[in-house]
Amino acid sequence: MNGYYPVMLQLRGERCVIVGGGRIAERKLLGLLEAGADNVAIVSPELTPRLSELAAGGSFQWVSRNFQPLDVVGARLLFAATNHAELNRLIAEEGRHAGAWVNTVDEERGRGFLNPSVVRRGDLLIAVSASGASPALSARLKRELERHYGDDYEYSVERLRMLREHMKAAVYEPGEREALLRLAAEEVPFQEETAFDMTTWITRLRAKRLED
Ligand SMILES: C[C@@]1(CC(=O)O)C2=NC(=C\c3[nH]c(c(CCC(=O)O)c3CC(=O)O)Cc3[nH]c(c(CC(=O)O)c3CCC(=O)O)/C=C3\N/C(=C\2)[C@@H](CCC(=O)O)[C@]3(C)CC(=O)O)/[C@H]1CCC(=O)O
Ligand SMILES: NC(=O)c1ccc[n+]([C@@H]2O[C@H](COP(=O)([O-])OP(=O)(O)OC[C@H]3O[C@@H](n4cnc5c(N)ncnc54)[C@H](O)[C@@H]3O)[C@@H](O)[C@H]2O)c1
Repeated sequence: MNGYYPVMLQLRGERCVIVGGGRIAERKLLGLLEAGADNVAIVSPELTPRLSELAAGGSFQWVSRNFQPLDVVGARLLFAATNHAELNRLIAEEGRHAGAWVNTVDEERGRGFLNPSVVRRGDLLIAVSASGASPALSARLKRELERHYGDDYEYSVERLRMLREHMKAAVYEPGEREALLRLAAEEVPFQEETAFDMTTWITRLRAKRLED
């Protein structure tokens, strides 16, 4: 047992605080924005050029000074991402007391959460983690997965969702819907130019089911 539990969090409206404005803070911020986080603050006297640009564009709130304990108030996710290990430990401690989930960028075994490497293809999200044993391996496996699961998966998953919604609204004999949806998942990936008519697709899946 590696001691970690994976979840998918919805961050819209949730307060996320990053302490530190360097290279690692930038990576964490970009990950949050990609996930739709819209209530992010960065506490740091300095920012990378990219973070400065994003701050100017209103992507997050910049608290332009050194960390103060009050910064953790109301945070659901907190990132201790400065370049001072002792300070990161203190930030993490403050965060835990305030009830936040804490990520400490220089200490994998602290209580809290880790960030996995992520491949996004629309609604498909593939996350890889080595639980802190080797972030380099996670990043390598991500690159391999990116090559294997190309952009056609975004389109494919969109189609699978449409099929599923369509089938949920219609009446099927017990077990049939599940069986057809499993068969449809086997057909992925679809070429983007493939035109789908739900009725034709379902007829084809039914025929396939009978063959199996
Ligand atoms: C996956 C990814 C996600 C992200 O950051 O968003 C991520 N690190 C990434 C890359 C990366 N990080 C490091 C290298 C250099 C090679 C190496 O060390 O292996 C590379 C490789 C590279 O840059 O290619 C150095 C490093 N990382 C940590 C420490 C501190 C320590 O271990 O104590 C040190 C040493 C610092 C030092 O020496 O000073 C700690 C953590 N890094 C984690 C996540 C968590 C564990 C996740 C897991 O094991 O899967 C954890 C525990 C906490 C956290 O940060 O959440 C992101 C991939 C981005 C992508 O997808 O491309
Ligand atoms: N998790 C990972 O994947 C990973 C990878 C490499 C390094 N690291 C670790 O992450 C740490 C940060 O790396 P970096 O490259 O972003 O460093 P960096 O030097 O680029 O940035 C550090 C940031 O912390 C800010 N800071 C310093 N004191 C502060 C304070 N009192 N209050 C608020 N902000 C303060 C600085 O202004 C700067 O913006 C490294 O020291 C290293 O231990 C983690």
